[in-house]
Amino acid sequence: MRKQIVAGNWKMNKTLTEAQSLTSEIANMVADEAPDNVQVIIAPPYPFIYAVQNLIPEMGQILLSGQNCHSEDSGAFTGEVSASMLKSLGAQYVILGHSERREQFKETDQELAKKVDAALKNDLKVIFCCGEPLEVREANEQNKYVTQQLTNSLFHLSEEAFKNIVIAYEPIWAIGTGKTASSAQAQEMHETIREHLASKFGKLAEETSILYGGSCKPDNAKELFSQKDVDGGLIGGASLKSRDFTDIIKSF
Ligand SMILES: O=C[C@H](O)COP(=O)(O)O
Repeated sequence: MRKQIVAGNWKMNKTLTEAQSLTSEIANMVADEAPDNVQVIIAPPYPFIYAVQNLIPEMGQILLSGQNCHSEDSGAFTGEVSASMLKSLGAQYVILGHSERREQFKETDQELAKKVDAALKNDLKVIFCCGEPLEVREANEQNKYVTQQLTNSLFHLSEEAFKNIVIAYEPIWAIGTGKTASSAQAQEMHETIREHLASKFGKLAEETSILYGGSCKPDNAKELFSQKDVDGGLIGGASLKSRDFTDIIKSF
């Protein structure tokens, strides 16, 4: 049985006090309302990870994630944060390859492969993002584009290492735009991703959680999560409101 996951990517939002309030609200709502079988992950900005970890119950239904990490453990990389630092702050996951990192910070598939290795070496699980821009979708090249991203950054892993990977499919044209992929478009791509992963990792692909991201909200989450190969969501904007985020978690 695949793990159902709802992860909130807070991106560069909130002050410390706001982050603490949001975490407390989410912790209370999840304790009272969330189905036990859903793994909840929150990814606050780096400086808040340590400060919010005490607000999360120890049972582990809510885990913490970084939004990125460097590929080296330490060194002269001003402004960067390593996987070992995230681990020492209490994070269990890290998001890698988000389209905002790929586009704005020019992260390449090859660099991401190194970041994946650094994360796994430091016992972090990886939420690995993939997804196509609008022009690729319009040219109907999305399957080739996304599977190539996966091949380039993940296919060097051993089966043992790959068990620690969660995939997030995020059509770039749907991120923060209010446009959502239809549930049929999401299912089609998730199935393509699973088949591609199976070509390298065999049966493990059936165990891999594949999340959808891109304007996922309380009013469309149920329809998206009901698709056979959609195992949850990577939520941006709606994860900044405890009510919306919890309602998404309750959508399975
Ligand atoms: O990491 C989350 C995704 O970029 C989706 O963001 P969004 O829900 O604001 O569209």
